Amino acid sequence: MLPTHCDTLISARWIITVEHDGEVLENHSVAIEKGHIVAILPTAAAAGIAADEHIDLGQQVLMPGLVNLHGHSSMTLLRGLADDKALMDWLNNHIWPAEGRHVRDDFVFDGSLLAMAEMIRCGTTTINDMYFFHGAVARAGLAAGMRTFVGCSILEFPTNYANNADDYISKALAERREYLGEELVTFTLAPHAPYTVSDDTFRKVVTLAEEEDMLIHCHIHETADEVEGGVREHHQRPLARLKALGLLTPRLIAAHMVHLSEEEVALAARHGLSIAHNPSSNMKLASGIAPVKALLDAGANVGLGTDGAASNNKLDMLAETRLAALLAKVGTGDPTAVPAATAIRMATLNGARALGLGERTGSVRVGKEADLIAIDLARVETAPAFDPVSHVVYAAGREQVSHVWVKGRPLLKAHRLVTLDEQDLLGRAEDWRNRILSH
Ligand SMILES: CSC[C@H]1O[C@@H](n2cnc3c(O)ncnc32)[C@H](O)[C@@H]1O
Ligand SMILES: [Zn+2]
Repeated sequence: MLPTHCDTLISARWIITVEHDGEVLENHSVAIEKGHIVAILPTAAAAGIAADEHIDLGQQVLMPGLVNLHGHSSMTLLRGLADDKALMDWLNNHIWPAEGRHVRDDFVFDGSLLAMAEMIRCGTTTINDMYFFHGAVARAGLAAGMRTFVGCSILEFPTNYANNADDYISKALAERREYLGEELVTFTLAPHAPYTVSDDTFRKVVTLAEEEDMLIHCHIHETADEVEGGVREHHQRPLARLKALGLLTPRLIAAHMVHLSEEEVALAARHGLSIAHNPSSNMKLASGIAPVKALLDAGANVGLGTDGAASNNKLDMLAETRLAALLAKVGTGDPTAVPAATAIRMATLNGARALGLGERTGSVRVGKEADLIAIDLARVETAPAFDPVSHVVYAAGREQVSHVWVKGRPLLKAHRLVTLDEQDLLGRAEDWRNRILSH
């Protein structure tokens, strides 16, 4: 039955629902009540619903919010400090020393706020983060109003945050306790990578994830060097080692997964893990081209991520969606690989599924929470619009994202940030520039 009243009614020329294999509804409206989608109906029939607020989007697309399945938000403050390097040179000689000089709670809070402003402006509603000083990431997520998955990094070596693996874990659990009641904040366990985490620690992570019902987020098979180094040190490829340690389950979000054999593609699908594909970061660090088409064909769940702003250097999920479609074609020599509708599904529903949100968000469906975005196609860059799915992936830019809602709450309205103050953020960024340069 149709509701007679709702909090917000949104009417749009097109709705990309990400349901029913690429469904696009024309001239439809979505009714939202208490953060949930309560009706989707032709706009001509929506006049019977009294709404506290009616937003007529005109020639715009309404679609699910984008899910950034792999990021290090506060690395915005290190953007542009070390470009054009391979991963281990970048980490060992540039990023880890810079993190050692600067990463504290206030760095992570300010950097995360800056990242969230950028992400909201490109239509991102959920971030799956992985960094240090988790309370700061959680506070930034709450201030921004984004769904925030706070990945608690675990490494064997000391950083400004913790001294050893046990210390990372106990600090993370203590910080997590403070946010257990927050609906939009979820803590995950984030062992950094097979080359920085021991067998013993991986075993502890698996046990803890089951006991506490937590997701695991880890960089895996990012470079050929990582795989070769793993074979030298452990006499098996990292993925085989992680399998033996019990990590390959649907709890695992494996970031990158660039260098995979056919057997490893099948293994990933069989064990139900999710993959966070980061096309820009993989290209910029020359890590390689992930076998995304093979993973999808095998039935694996593949979402998209930006990685950090120091290796991308944009937090632009629309750009990642376009690049995922293009790179799959280059990698396979097959122009039908990752068509536009698949790329949108990866950026939305697949990311939501990876995070255990597949029944709550990730598509426009009655009963789901209203994590939605609007993209304005009435621009010279995207006119005429024959197929909104094509335009969103191949032609639209992030500046065309006009509105963003998380659970029905507006975070971006007519291109303006609602929850965050742009001038304040620019001031914080300038302060950090001065501090970083003075070292
Ligand atoms: C444990 S998460 C934080 C840790 O990871 C570093 N990092 C950022 N991007 C990457 C990447 O692509 N591969 C491996 N490690 C990365 C970041 O600088 C932090 O130290
Ligand atoms: Zn990363």
